[in-house]
Amino acid sequence: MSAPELIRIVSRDSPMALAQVERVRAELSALLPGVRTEVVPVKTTGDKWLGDLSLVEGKGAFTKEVDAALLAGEADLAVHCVKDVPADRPLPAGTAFAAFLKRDDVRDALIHPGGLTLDELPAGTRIGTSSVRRRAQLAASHPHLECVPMRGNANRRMEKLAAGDADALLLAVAGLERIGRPDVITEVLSTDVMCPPIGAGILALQCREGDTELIDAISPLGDPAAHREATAERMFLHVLQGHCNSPIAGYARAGRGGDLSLRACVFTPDGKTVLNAHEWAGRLDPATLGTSVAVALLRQGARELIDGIAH
Ligand SMILES: NCc1[nH]cc(CCC(=O)O)c1CC(=O)O
Repeated sequence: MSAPELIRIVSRDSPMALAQVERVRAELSALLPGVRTEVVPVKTTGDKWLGDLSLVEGKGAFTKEVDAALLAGEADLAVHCVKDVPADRPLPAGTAFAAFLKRDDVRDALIHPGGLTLDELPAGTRIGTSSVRRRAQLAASHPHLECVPMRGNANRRMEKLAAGDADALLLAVAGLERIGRPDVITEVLSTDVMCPPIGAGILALQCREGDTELIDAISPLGDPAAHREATAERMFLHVLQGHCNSPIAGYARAGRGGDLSLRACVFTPDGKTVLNAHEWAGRLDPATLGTSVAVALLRQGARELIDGIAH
């Protein structure tokens, strides 16, 4: 098999996204010594628009321009956070996932300049987050805290925190590690306290479907466990058909003995209703596990709950 000589990598241009690209470049040069890589940074709608994401079509806001560059032949490989790749629809026609990299930390972290933990925060503390998933879970577990809208990349959010726009932040541990700022974390929240989003901590490499030489060359970078987990989680979300204002969380994990489990939740925005299911795959393949957990939540009324939220 002839290895490609040059791989042009397209990604968002945020500090986190560019750090992700550096990880991919390092893994590529270890796998394919002598290969050259080039970075093609693009700005996405999600980076440019700092208002409500549902007003700019929401889903796909962080991936659309990256996929367009891949399809236009301006790059050969796209690096995406699986979390940002819409799961309710197929991947853009003509593209395919070539690998899911080994999963990073899936948990969210609290950043409180005073060093308090989530349980210690006084009533009225303003948590900067626009995530409907984080807001609903905080409303359920810590109703005395207040969420204030905050978007922008992680570095920008920390600037806003320093400027007093919020008293504390919730951000993904994986993202903070990627931008080299795990030092700001005051508490890592367990997945029981804050159930992660679909695809948390997994990077996906996406190629043009017909580029089989490149796909074959880079597929050894894929991690089998991350692939199974991402497949179960994304099928769960596909069957559930949420929208960008629906608080949905879900986390698949290969447990003892390798059996895959998927725990998933759907919330009302006020956190007063929480639907919850947790199943093990047993003999099921990952996609069927995802389907089964989605159906379990639909039986509990997830469709009515999701459709009842304005979007
Ligand atoms: N929406 C931005 C985004 N996309 C992926 C991550 C975290 C890293 C990951 O899960 O891969 C983040 C930042 C955050 O939520 O704090």
